[in-house]
Amino acid sequence: MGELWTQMGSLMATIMFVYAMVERFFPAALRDTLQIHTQKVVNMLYPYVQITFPEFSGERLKRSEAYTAIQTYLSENSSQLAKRLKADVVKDSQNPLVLSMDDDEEVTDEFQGVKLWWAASKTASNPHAYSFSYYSPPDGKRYFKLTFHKKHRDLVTVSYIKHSKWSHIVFEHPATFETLAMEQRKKDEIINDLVKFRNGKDYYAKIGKAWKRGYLLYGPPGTGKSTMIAAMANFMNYDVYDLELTAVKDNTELRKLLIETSSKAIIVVEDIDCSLDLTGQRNMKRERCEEEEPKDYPSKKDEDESNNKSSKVTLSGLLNFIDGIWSACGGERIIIFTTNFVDKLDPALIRTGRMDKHIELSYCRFEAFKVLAKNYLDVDSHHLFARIATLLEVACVTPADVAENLMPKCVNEDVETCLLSLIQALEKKVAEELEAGMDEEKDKEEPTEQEEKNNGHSTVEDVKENGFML
Ligand SMILES: Nc1ncnc2c1ncn2[C@@H]1O[C@H](COP(=O)(O)OP(=O)(O)OP(=O)(O)O)[C@@H](O)[C@H]1O
Ligand SMILES: [Mg+2]
Repeated sequence: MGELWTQMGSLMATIMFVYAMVERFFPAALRDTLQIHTQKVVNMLYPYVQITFPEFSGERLKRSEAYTAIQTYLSENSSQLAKRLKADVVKDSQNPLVLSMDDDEEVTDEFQGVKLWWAASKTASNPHAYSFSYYSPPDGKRYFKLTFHKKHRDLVTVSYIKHSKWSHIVFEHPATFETLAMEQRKKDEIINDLVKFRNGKDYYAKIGKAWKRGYLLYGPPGTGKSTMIAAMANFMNYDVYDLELTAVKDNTELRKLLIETSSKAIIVVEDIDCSLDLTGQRNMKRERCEEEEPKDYPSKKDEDESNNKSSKVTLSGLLNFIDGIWSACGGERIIIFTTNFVDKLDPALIRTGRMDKHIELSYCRFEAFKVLAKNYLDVDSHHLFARIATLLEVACVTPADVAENLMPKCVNEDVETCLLSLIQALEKKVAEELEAGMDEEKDKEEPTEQEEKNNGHSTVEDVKENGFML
């Protein structure tokens, strides 16, 4: 009997051991295989596509920008449709209570007749998972899930994800204030202005003004307006929002877009005079802008035409955008307008307080040339500089023109050859200007025609006289 019990005992132990081994290894492996095959079958039969946007992503588990953008986008829809909402208090905001979808809530959205489902969810909590993470809360990972029929995959991934919100690309323009061809005095003035703005939170609060600053950059094409915006953005390290007004449907859409900007934002409207009917003279302006454009750019013109037809952003809408309460919603906002025709803008748009600082970008003078020579040829001085300095006193050439001539055309082109090619171009330009001046003398009876020809571009005299405007 005793022997039987011993055998039973060892049999039981063996069974327990085998069971433990099976339990430990096989079920997991089997479950995985089973899961993979089940998923395959489901994928074949399930006609929907799901995209997940986790709140925290990347190696350092930073808060995902896509998640934030979706949250903002859905907060409008969801606060009307979802039954369970979550209220968040946003510090420094005019409207401190923000409603968003609660976890496990689902809302339906429609885009171009296609139905889509958004769900806010959370993975099961794991109290230990993030105990060392600064970024993520310990109560599970939140995410949004977008579900739609697979036949609409292209529409959703190409158009819907982008619609009514900013498309996001990494800003990688290499321009800095150091490489910007401009007088050092002007550069320092702009840098100081930016620094004062960046550190001015308390000051703006004290004087009761929204923390924002408007810059108007004006000057002929190729003088570095866009380059300066890039330098400003790199210096401030803010997000840059390039606002193409002609593509914005109306003032409401403009407002929506601005609400979606981040709290450290540079909002850029390039060629403001060509964008919209801001003064009630759209046709006149647009004709002029079109004249400026080379004849071989029909596509841009056509595009503007069709966009303009549908765009109903008005001057007052734009002024509201500058002054509006959105800009006071806790954050530093810089608004930059650029134009080639500053005189033609509506005074209401550029009055002090809206566009706080007017910066003229003008033709290339010797100091600016030296920056370009350093950038392009890595030289600080050269015996040909004296000749170039004299020519730049009289020639109306933009930094873009100078840069083009300084760029070596082939690998074995040396500094001297590049500088000589610039001198040649400058001499040609001066000769042309002299010739044009003589023609002007002849046509003195028709001064208005010449004014039209200049069309807001500074002449050599203008630039010398006005220089940098505050
Ligand atoms: N001040 C500058 N400093 C350095 N590079 C410049 C400067 N101005 C122009 N450039 C060079 O010329 C090119 C054109 O300049 P940019 O696009 O900034 O001109 P813009 O004033 O914005 O012209 P547009 O009015 O046509 O938009 C730039 O890519 C840059 O290489
Ligand atoms: Mg530009």
